[in-house]
Amino acid sequence: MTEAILVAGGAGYIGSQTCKALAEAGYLPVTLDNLVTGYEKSVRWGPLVKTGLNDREAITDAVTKYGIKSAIHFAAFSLVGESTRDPAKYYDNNVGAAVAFTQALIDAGVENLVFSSTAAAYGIPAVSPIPETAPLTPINPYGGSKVAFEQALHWLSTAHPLRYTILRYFNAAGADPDGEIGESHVPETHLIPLICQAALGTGKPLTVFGTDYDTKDGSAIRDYIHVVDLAKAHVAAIERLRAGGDSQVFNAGTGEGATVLETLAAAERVMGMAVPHSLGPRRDGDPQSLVADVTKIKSMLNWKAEFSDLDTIIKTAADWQKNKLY
Ligand SMILES: NC(=O)c1ccc[n+]([C@@H]2O[C@H](COP(=O)([O-])OP(=O)(O)OC[C@H]3O[C@@H](n4cnc5c(N)ncnc54)[C@H](O)[C@@H]3O)[C@@H](O)[C@H]2O)c1
Ligand SMILES: O=c1ccn([C@@H]2O[C@H](COP(=O)(O)OP(=O)(O)O[C@H]3O[C@H](CO)[C@@H](O)[C@H](O)[C@H]3O)[C@@H](O)[C@H]2O)c(=O)[nH]1
Repeated sequence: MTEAILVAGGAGYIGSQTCKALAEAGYLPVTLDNLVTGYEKSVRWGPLVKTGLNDREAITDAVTKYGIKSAIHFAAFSLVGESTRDPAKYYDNNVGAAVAFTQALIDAGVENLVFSSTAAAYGIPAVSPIPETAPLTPINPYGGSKVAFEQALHWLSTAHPLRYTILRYFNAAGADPDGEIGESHVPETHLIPLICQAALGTGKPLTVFGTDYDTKDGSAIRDYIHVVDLAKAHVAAIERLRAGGDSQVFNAGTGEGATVLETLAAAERVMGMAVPHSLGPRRDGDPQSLVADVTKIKSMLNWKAEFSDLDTIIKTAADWQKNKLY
């Protein structure tokens, strides 16, 4: 019988791509999502349980009905700016509801959990590339809420028979190469969709946030990972836990950084279009550089990025922006 995996936040950008990857790997993804930022249309590879992380009864029912032993937790708020204005909203959902969800899973007999953390956990890192052992010093409530739940997971797993994998994502980007699903955040704050929208005229001209960083062209460096590669990292993490693997933390990135101006130039080349833009001041709280040390994930999850070159990321993101289904 097909094994079911519970995917909280499976109607979102990264969650839906992971549901597709799970289905391709022979699992049944069961999405639990209240659609607060997700899309019903993106739930295509298994059933949707339309409810929130706090709905203990629905979680217990789903675990029993589908015989679930493993879950992935994507469901969270993730706007850094909003988190600084309304920290309680972030701690309520990303910590409070997440702990309630995890306790409901534990009580229902779920043994394996994969959690979406973030490079924002490292704050302004002192070293680059950043190893998983770097200090966790978040500089905004969003990052703070992710670190708080990482710690909660540790204590929950010492008290109960739960093993977990934390994936600290760097910058997820790109879209499904088949065009079935993609990134539709409202508001959109991420660089690559904004670049595509600026080029296509469906969004405003881009402002490059900061040209006085200590980098080769003065703009900030990020490690962009294609969402398909990220989805496959989740499947690998689930399989390692199912095989009895212990609780671990992995960076999910490529180990390569690109500046904002390099990303913009790549988009102009790949799309064959100009990207209308202006140069502006730094955005508050932006680190100069976030690049993952990926030694650990490559060796322990036997995973490597395959679609994460900038050209493939931009091409799939641009195709989605031209033919969005939601
Ligand atoms: N996009 C990135 O670059 C990035 C980077 C690092 C970490 N992350 C993390 O990855 C995860 C997924 O990010 P995304 O970009 O796919 O976001 P998203 O907003 O597209 O997806 C989140 C999903 O969770 C659901 N959700 C939120 N709160 C819920 C609740 N209480 N109950 C049920 N469902 C709820 C939303 O409806 C949505 O479908 C998040 O935890 C985010 O913090 C994202
Ligand atoms: O209009 C824009 C938007 C972004 N940027 C720059 O582009 C880079 C990437 O920005 P963005 O796409 O907003 O991603 P990050 O701020 O790096 O944050 C993302 O990546 C983090 C992990 O690295 C996650 O924790 C966050 O959830 C996710 O939003 C940064 O240097 C920004 O300053 C611009 O210059 N102009």
